[in-house]
Amino acid sequence: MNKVIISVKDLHKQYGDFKAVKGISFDVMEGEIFGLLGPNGAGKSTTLEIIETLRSKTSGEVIVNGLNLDDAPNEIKKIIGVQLQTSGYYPGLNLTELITLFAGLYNQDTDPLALLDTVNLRDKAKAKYKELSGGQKQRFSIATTLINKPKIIFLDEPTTGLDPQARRNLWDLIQEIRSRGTTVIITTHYMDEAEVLCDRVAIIDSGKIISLNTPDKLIDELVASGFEKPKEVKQATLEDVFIHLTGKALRED
Ligand SMILES: Nc1ncnc2c1ncn2[C@@H]1O[C@H](COP(=O)(O)OP(=O)(O)OP(=O)(O)O)[C@@H](O)[C@H]1O
Repeated sequence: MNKVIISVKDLHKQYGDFKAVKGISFDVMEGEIFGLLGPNGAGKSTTLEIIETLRSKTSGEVIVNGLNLDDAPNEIKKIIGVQLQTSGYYPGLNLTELITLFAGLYNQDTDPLALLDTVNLRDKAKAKYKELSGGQKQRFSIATTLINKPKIIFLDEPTTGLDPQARRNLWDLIQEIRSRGTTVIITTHYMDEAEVLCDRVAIIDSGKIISLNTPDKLIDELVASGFEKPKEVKQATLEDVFIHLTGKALRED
């Protein structure tokens, strides 16, 4: 994991007079799960969408797998997979038909059932997207990002609104995708999720990166600065109780 696959240098984005991204620089290494964290409006989606070639930048340099965004946006599109926050799919088609449709658009020879297997949705092959639960919808939309066998996938808040079982199930899926060599960039508001999943995180606030490191190092730095939790940490959380009582298995089926 030592080759830089995404390099962002001094990225700026201005909407009219408003500066949403103010000189962001970071590298993502091949094969890592990299997290962009930050409060609402910090500039995470803007940054991601610029790298995804979906939004123009005001200035700065973005290189993806050796390709400069200014020169080769269409080449970049071919090697990335993008999960959008709200996905719309043709309502009348079932999952197999949707995958066949996307595969045709990407000019890929894809086995829909094998792909549905990777996201644990084979038994929903004949179901329509609107008939899926929240977790199943997220898994399906991640499956669609994999159709063009991308080197990098971008996941924008993939577990928002899911129950604890579905979130953990999605964490396993994301780790599995990474273990096959795919680089993953993820935004999330859940710090427990970032701590479990991400090799490194960048914390963005008001359009600037204010910290970037592994979750462990960031925690160590805070502790070394004299930070102490106001009360004793409990041995378990309410979420641990919930999972202990209801199990890890998905409940959505
Ligand atoms: N098309 C646009 N025109 C004007 N301002 C915009 C536009 N898109 C985003 N912004 C502003 O830029 C800032 C950054 O937005 P962005 O969506 O990148 O934040 P974010 O960190 O992804 O937030 P969230 O966590 O809420 O998704 C916000 O203040 C937002 O209102």
